[in-house]
Amino acid sequence: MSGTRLSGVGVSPGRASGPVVRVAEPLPEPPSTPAPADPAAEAARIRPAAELVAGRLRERAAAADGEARAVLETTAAMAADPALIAQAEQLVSARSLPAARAVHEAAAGFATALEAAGGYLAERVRDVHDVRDRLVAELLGLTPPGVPELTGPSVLVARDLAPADTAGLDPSKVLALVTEEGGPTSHTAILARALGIPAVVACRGLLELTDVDGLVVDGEDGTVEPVVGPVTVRAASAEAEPTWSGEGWTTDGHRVKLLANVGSAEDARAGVAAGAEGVGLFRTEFCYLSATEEPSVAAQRVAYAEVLAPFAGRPVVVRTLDAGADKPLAFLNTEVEPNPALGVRGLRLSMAAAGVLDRQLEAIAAAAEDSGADVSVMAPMVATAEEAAWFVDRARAAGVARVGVMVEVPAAALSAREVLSVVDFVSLGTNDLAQYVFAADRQVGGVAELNDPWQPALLRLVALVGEAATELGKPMGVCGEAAADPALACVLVGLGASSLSMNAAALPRVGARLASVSLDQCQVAARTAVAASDRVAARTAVRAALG
Ligand SMILES: C=C(OP(=O)(O)O)C(=O)O
Ligand SMILES: [Mg+2]
Repeated sequence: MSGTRLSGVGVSPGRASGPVVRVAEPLPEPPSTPAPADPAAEAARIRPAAELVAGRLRERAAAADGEARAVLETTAAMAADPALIAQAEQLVSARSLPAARAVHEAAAGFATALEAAGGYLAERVRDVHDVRDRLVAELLGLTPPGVPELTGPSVLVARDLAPADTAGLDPSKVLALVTEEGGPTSHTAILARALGIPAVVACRGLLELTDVDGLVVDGEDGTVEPVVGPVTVRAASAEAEPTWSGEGWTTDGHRVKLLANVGSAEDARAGVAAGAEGVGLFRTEFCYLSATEEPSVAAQRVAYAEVLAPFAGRPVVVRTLDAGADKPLAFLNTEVEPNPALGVRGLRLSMAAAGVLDRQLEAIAAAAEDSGADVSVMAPMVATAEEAAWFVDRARAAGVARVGVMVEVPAAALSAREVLSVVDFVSLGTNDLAQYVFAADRQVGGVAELNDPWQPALLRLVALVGEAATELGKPMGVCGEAAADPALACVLVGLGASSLSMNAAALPRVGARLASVSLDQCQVAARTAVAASDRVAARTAVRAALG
């Protein structure tokens, strides 16, 4: 039986159905009151809870293999750690704390000690927090936060997911992903697309669906149908891909390079398999979402070379760390800011910690040599020509020949001529450009419509950059999610884009669409979209212009 259909924003195509598994919300910090009536009895609750949690983790370890098994075994040992239990028990007796609060505080002490020890031990802080949350949840009778272990193919339902959680999803178990929050260009959406998991974000009313057994999810049109009773388990079938030659051309021979966005060696291999001509955006921060310390130059060199190797002899644009906002890196984003998207992030962080940038550039240059890829670098979150020039100097000093910047802050688009005159190329980040021009957080479902890349105001800014790039004879690429929409890709070409970079799965459809239109049609479509009164009118008019 199916219930009322919900609508959200489809961000990763495919239709799938299956039983629902909910991602529990983060636990609130346990309160230190009321004091237990019987502290001895309260303290005695801790050991059995720890044993239960450790036992569950050991069971999971036994069923896993490889690295997952080792991680689970270590976490199980940590949950049963006599020192942690003894310290928590002592806090209950000495300070009359409730058991959950005592565990919270004892774990905090352990985490601080590990952090101070640095190195490998500091990397265990995350595990201490994981164990702490499991113990606290057990003591409070709540579900532990985060993605639960999946025993079979499931549809995951969450308020939102952190990029690190999404990156860790197993596409063979996760049939689809639906979130109440999140925008179409949030990094969770981007990662879901890269993993090929159908996904819908900004799905209002999702968390109120408490009595459903399953969901039918359409990641293309953004609909979610609740199912009560037996649920058919169906994975998204691979759609028949349109034919595409593997190179970007319009019908009248205008060349547009079609490139892949990557964040890992796996993405790079998928890009090559899909026919990418190179990489237009390598998000290096995706390699370090879980790192607690700055990786050494040697480690970065190996990690980057692995991603570059599949593209030996082909162009790859490596973006330096874009840390901050929804992609915080523990070793860089140490300040708490009221508005992280508007704070010291991206290049601003590199300017504040130039040593980190210099070491990264050294590793990138070395990885370029190791892999044989034709590497350029670019900086994220550039606002002024002065910042762009600062970055160019640093990159050239590290031996990188071709240096560009992303245009994803409206100020940079409005200063396109000045910016372009100091760099070799620009790449448009339409995701952030939309977020900043509409003052609409890309992670917030309630403003998802403003982050629609079909918004004419966004396209007008793209047009400004396109005009400057044509005038100065410098390439303008697009690596935001706008490039992955086949009709919008034609508009971007009409606005002057000489390359388009997207998730690997989008390449054949974009390549085939581009091969069905002339440059003239793209330019007419571009003028139509820029002049449209709103995003819906822009889509309709462009569809008509492209035929
Ligand atoms: C490509 C972009 O960068 P990211 O999505 O990583 O912020 C963008 O902002 O459009
Ligand atoms: Mg960006």
